[in-house]
Amino acid sequence: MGFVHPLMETDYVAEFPHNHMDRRPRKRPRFAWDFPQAHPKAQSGLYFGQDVGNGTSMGPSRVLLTDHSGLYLKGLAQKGSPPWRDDDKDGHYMFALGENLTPRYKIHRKIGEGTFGQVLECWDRETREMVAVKVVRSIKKYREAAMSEIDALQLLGKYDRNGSRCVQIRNWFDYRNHICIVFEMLGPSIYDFLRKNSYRPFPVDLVRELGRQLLECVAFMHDLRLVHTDLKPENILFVSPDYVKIPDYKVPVHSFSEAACYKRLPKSSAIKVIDFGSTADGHKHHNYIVSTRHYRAPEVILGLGWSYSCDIWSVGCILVELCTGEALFQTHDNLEHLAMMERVLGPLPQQMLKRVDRHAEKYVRRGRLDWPDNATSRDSIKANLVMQHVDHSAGDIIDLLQGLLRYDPSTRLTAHSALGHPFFSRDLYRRL
Ligand SMILES: Nc1ncnc2c1ncn2[C@@H]1O[C@H](COP(=O)(O)OP(=O)(O)OP(=O)(O)O)[C@@H](O)[C@H]1O
Repeated sequence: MGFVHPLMETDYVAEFPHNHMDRRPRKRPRFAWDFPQAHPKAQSGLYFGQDVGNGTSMGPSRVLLTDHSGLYLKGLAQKGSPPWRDDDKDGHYMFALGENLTPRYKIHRKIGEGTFGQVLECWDRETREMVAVKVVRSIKKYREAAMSEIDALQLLGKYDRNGSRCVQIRNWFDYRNHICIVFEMLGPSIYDFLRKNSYRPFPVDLVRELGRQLLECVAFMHDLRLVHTDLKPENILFVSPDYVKIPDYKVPVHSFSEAACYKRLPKSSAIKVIDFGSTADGHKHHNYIVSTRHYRAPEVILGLGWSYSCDIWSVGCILVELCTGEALFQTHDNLEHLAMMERVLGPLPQQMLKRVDRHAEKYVRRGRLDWPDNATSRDSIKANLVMQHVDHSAGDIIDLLQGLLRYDPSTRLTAHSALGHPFFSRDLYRRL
C-alpha cells in the first residue's frame, strides 16, 4: 500500500505565519488547484453506485434551505437521490437536510467539515442505525486521499479485535464523483469538550484513561506498519455523546457565569481515533510535512525524515493539553515553534541541528537555533506546565511526557513501551 499523503508535498510553501487567526486555527490550508476527476480505484468498493440524479444548479451554501415538506420528500424517498446539482466552487457536495444522499442514506444533519469534505449524520435504511458519512470533495487529490483512507480503514478493520480504538468503516461508495465513506456514529471530540469547558483541564485520572486508549490505538496501527500522522484532540472522539456537569471549584474568582462554575465530563471515557486520510506506510522514508502544527514533531519541522515516532510526539503534546487545557506549542511559525520546544524541553541536540534540510537551515546558526531567547529561559515541563494541574501523579506523568517528547525520534518511547509506563498502572478512571 502506498499511503503517501498527496497534499503534503506542497506544505512548505503553504505554511506561513498567520497574523489574524482565532485561538486555535486547526485546519491545514486548503488547496484549490485541481479539477474534479474520476478515480479509477473508485469502481471497487464494498458497495457501489446508487446515483439516480440529473441536473440543476444551486447557490453558494452547501446546505440548501429549500422547503422539503410534503410531496417533494415523499417523492425522494421513493425515487432515491435528489436531482443533480453542481458542487460548490471548492468541490463540496451540495445537499438539503432531510433528503436522501442515496436511496439507502437519509441526511439528518451536518456534523463536521474538514479539509477533505463534509461529514453528514445519516439514517441507514438498511441497518436501521445512524451513521456518519464523510462526503469527500470531488477533487482528484482529495479523492485519492480518500481512497488511501479507505485502504487504511479496511486494513485496520481486518485486524481489529474489538479493542483497536480506531473508528470502524461500514461501507464506501462513489457517488456523483464524491467518494463517500460510511462510519459508525461516534460522539463529540476531546477538543469539543475542552472548548465547551473553556479550556479547563481534564482530571488526571481521565487523562490517564484517554492516554492509555490513545496509545493502544497507536500501538495497533504501528504493528500494522501504519503511521497516523495527524493525531490531535479533534481526531479523538468519545464513543458516547453522554456527559455530566460537575461543579468546578477551581474556577477563577473573577468568573461569575454559571457555565464557568461547572465542568462537563464524559459519562464514559471510551474513545476512538478518526481521520486516516493522512496515514502513511511506516516502513517507507518520508520527509514531507505532516501533522497539524501544534502536534508536529521536531524532525518533521527540521526536514530530517519521520516515521512512527512522529505519532508519539503528537501523543505527548495531546497529553499535556489534556492536563493543562491549552495547546502546548501555540504558534504558527516554525522558528518560534522550535524555540518554544527549547524553552520547555531544553536545547535541541546538535546532531539534529547539523542535519537539517535546505528548507530548515535558515533556523540554525553556528550549530544552534537562531532565536534570540535561545540561551535564556529553559523551564522544564515539570516546573512550567503540568505540575500545577496534576498533584499526586505528577512525577509519573512528567516522566512519561519526557519519554514521549524526546527530541531524538530513535530514543523516543514506542507506543508499546509507553503503555508499560507506571503512569498507566494507577487506578482507572471510574464511570461517573
Ligand atoms: N464517525 C464519526 N462520528 C461522529 N462525528 C464524526 C465522525 N467522523 C468525523 N466526524 C466529525 O467530522 C469532522 C471531520 O471529520 P474528519 O476529521 O474525518 O474530516 P477531514 O476532512 O479529514 O478533517 P481534517 O481537515 O481535520 O483532516 C470531525 O472533526 C468530527 O467532528
